[in-house]
Amino acid sequence: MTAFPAIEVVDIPGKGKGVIALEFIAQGTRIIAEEPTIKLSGQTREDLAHSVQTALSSPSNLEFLLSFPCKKGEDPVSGRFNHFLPCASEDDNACGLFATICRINHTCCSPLSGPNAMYTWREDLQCETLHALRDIAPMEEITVSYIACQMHTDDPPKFLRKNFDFSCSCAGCARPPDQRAHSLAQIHQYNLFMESFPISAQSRRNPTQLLEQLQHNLLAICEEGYAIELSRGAHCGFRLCAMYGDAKNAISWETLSRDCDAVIQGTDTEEYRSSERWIRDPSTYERWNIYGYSELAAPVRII
Ligand SMILES: C[S@@+](CC[C@H](N)C(=O)[O-])C[C@H]1O[C@@H](n2cnc3c(N)ncnc32)[C@H](O)[C@@H]1O
Repeated sequence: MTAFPAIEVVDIPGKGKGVIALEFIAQGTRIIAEEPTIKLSGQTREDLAHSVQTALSSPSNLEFLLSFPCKKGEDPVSGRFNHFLPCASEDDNACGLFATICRINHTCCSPLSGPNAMYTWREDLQCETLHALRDIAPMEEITVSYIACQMHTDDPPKFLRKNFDFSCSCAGCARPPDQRAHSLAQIHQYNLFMESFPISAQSRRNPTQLLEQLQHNLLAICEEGYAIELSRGAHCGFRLCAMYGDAKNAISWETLSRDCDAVIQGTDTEEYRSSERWIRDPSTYERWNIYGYSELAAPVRII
């Protein structure tokens, strides 16, 4: 069994509790894989309410929940539900409160600052995993972003006050409002582009131009601090090149996607295995060469 690096839950001035690294952690390391201490689930409101009642009938669970900060003026139980993380595939409302992972504080993704870790629910392992996005020094605080790129539709200071009841003091939030508005517009544009990508790819209108737009949007989103989007974004480049039978460039795009995915999720995922297969032989992609051969382009240096 792999040993995880040493980390500790400690008091962090101005943030309540938080998590620090006790040793050097290299980029891409799995820092922890954790099962929820409290898991709530239910397809309906009634089922969910019943699940809450059952879980909190255990004094240790109740004590654990009450050890988290409560939103000002809210009910002592539901005012702490914002700390639960989704922990099931899309069709389920399940969420969990994790002993260590839910103690991790937030840093915004921005051009000036960013979190050093990211968590992901692994349905196959029934665990939340946490990976180092970059090297982490001993005694450095481990942080994640509570705002996924697709959820980044509001100015972060406003979002964090509303949903998590704190004023973020990261370098990104300290920027003047016009700079934050510019970032918001860039992120909005990227999200729109990614939403429309499948339709745009099917339209078969000028794939070279579509790939250039993808490249442009990926550069912009990396500048906004969301380099983790390369996993999803570079895979779009692969799909487009593969649909036009361009093996060389398809492999370049998928290699970028795979390498980013390995950092944020590890190499033991189905996504990683599929990437490896496509890199070995892009013609195994189900939509390989459906539009006939056209030479497209490789990603230019993004990070
Ligand atoms: C998931 S919990 C993290 C653990 C929490 N600090 C604790 O004491 O248990 C989220 C809460 O931590 C605090 N928090 C997280 N990130 C913060 C930050 N960057 N600055 C100040 N408070 C933060 C806020 O109270 C937020 O609602």
